[in-house]
Amino acid sequence: MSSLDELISKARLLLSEGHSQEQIADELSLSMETVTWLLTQQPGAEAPKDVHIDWTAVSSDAEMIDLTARMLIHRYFAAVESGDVLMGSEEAEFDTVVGISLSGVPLATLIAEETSSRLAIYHPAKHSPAEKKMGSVSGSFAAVAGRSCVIVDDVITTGRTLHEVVDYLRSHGARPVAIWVLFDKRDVRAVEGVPVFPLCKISRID
Ligand SMILES: O=P(O)(O)OC[C@H]1O[C@H](OP(=O)(O)OP(=O)(O)O)[C@H](O)[C@@H]1O
Repeated sequence: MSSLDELISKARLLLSEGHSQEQIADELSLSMETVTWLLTQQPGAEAPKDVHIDWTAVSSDAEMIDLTARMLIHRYFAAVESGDVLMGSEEAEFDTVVGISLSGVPLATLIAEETSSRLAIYHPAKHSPAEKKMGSVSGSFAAVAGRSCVIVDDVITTGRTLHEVVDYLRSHGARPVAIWVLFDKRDVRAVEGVPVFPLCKISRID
């Protein structure tokens, strides 16, 4: 089965399980336009320009997630030390790692351990079961008020989640220092002034 066929099957399965197209887009880290295309497959309709990232070969192996966490740490400090980003060493300091649920959490946990930082977990509004959807920091982990935070996630698709987290942190008395992601599909340099440090930037050249 080709990876496109696999994606179509996954999208159909999620739809049959009652997920909305927006939820399917989130789950598969694809645009809504791509999900509509996958589900409808209109004859002759051109596929939208999008890419699907499957990093389960890494994310299903704790040792490889740990190696990836180390790469994110190395990437950040190398960029700061080389002056590639305009951040003073004090400005770049952080004491709390905020993992975005769910996929950012294993990485954030390992990064917090390796950098001797506190671990906070952010639940995005879109995952909230409440009618009035709101994001929140889990009360079972570190609080963020007064803290300098690095935000960790796996992928940027639209960037909406990161805007939400940055707004949340600022409105709750925290200082978002930097955003670390594995894959950036949008070439986002900064989110509301917070610099983004992707391991991989994904762009189309056609
Ligand atoms: O840039 P955006 O368009 O906001 O999308 C990126 C977000 O979407 C994915 O999470 P998802 O909601 O699929 O949850 P998961 O982490 O549980 O897979 C991903 O892990 C990011 O958090």
